[in-house]
Amino acid sequence: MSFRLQPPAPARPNRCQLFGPGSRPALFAKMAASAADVINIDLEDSVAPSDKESARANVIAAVSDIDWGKKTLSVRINGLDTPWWYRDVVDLLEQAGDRLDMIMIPKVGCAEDVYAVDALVTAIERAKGRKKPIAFEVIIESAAGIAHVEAIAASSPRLQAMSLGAADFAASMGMQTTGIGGTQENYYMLQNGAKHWSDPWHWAQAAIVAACRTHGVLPVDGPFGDFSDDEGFRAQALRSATLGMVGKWAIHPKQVALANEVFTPSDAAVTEAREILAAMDEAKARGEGATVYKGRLVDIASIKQAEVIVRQAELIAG
Ligand SMILES: CCC(=O)SCCNC(=O)CCNC(=O)[C@H](O)C(C)(C)COP(=O)(O)OP(=O)(O)OC[C@H]1O[C@@H](n2cnc3c(N)ncnc32)[C@H](O)[C@@H]1OP(=O)(O)O
Ligand SMILES: O=CC(=O)O
Ligand SMILES: [Mg+2]
Repeated sequence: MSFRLQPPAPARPNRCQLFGPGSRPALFAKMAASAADVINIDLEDSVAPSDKESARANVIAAVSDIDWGKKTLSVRINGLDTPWWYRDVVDLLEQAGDRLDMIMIPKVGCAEDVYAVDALVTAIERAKGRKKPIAFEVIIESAAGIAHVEAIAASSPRLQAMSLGAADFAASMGMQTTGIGGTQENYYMLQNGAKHWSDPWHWAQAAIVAACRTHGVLPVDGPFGDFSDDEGFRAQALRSATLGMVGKWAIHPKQVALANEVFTPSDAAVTEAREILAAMDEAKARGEGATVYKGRLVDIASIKQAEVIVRQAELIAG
């Protein structure tokens, strides 16, 4: 056990991040009216190269013009391998109002990528006297990103969240699929002639969760492309929640309720967690570190497990 305490992740709800292209301003008010905790307006891959400048202008206006309520408002800038990213940062920081909470940096491959954006953001904030520091979120969506995931998680005090981007990740890894997240037809084990499907995203998700939890960053599952497949989305999200992720992207409004449902602890789970805490209080009063709850062992580690669920429920309840 390290003597260093695990830092807490930012205490804000992040069950669903709803995306919409910066080139479709007609969607912005609908996004603001949604039940997503986080709004991500995109300047990157959902915006055609010919629309990059106009999308940027749309987004800058929308930051102040739209009532975003209590949502966390984030803009995904273009990647550091493009000619657009620096102008995204400069114009957003110089021209968008203080309502902007976060910048999402895509295709981060090493900690220095975050350092570069941090240096630029810090200089502009000082020059312009911006009062509210901009937070960062990053996407792990390349072989380099997953190879350097722990250093990236530690890269900046601005960093609040880290997502797995299944589409670009699959491309970068050379995976033989055009599916975005979820079950992959050819990824199965064979036993006595029966196929048992495995989860090809599992190891990357687990690496992201470990890096995030080490450095106090929120781990988030990225897109699920087939928005006609509610059960596929739910299954993917349930696996992510079980692994420790706090939320998932929605690339269509119909995915928002699904993500909120999965990443909100159920009443039954909260009740059980509170009962475990009560059972452990009674055990401690008897001078015991372990006891039996519903026929199973609970001990001091169970307190921490139960607290995860109760804390998450309290955070969401506000
Ligand atoms: C995969 C890798 C990534 O990087 S994912 C992140 C980047 N991608 C994105 O941001 C894409 C986000 N989604 C979209 O652009 C659209 O939802 C796509 C998938 C193109 C579908 O659009 P469309 O054909 O208009 O959908 P629809 O007719 O089923 O819409 C039904 C009603 O919902 C609205 N809607 C649509 N998308 C959004 C959205 N993102 N946010 C909020 N509202 C949305 C539509 O306008 C439509 O509304 P209404 O019922 O007509 O009032
Ligand atoms: O940006 C997201 C992805 O899946 O790629
Ligand atoms: Mg991507």
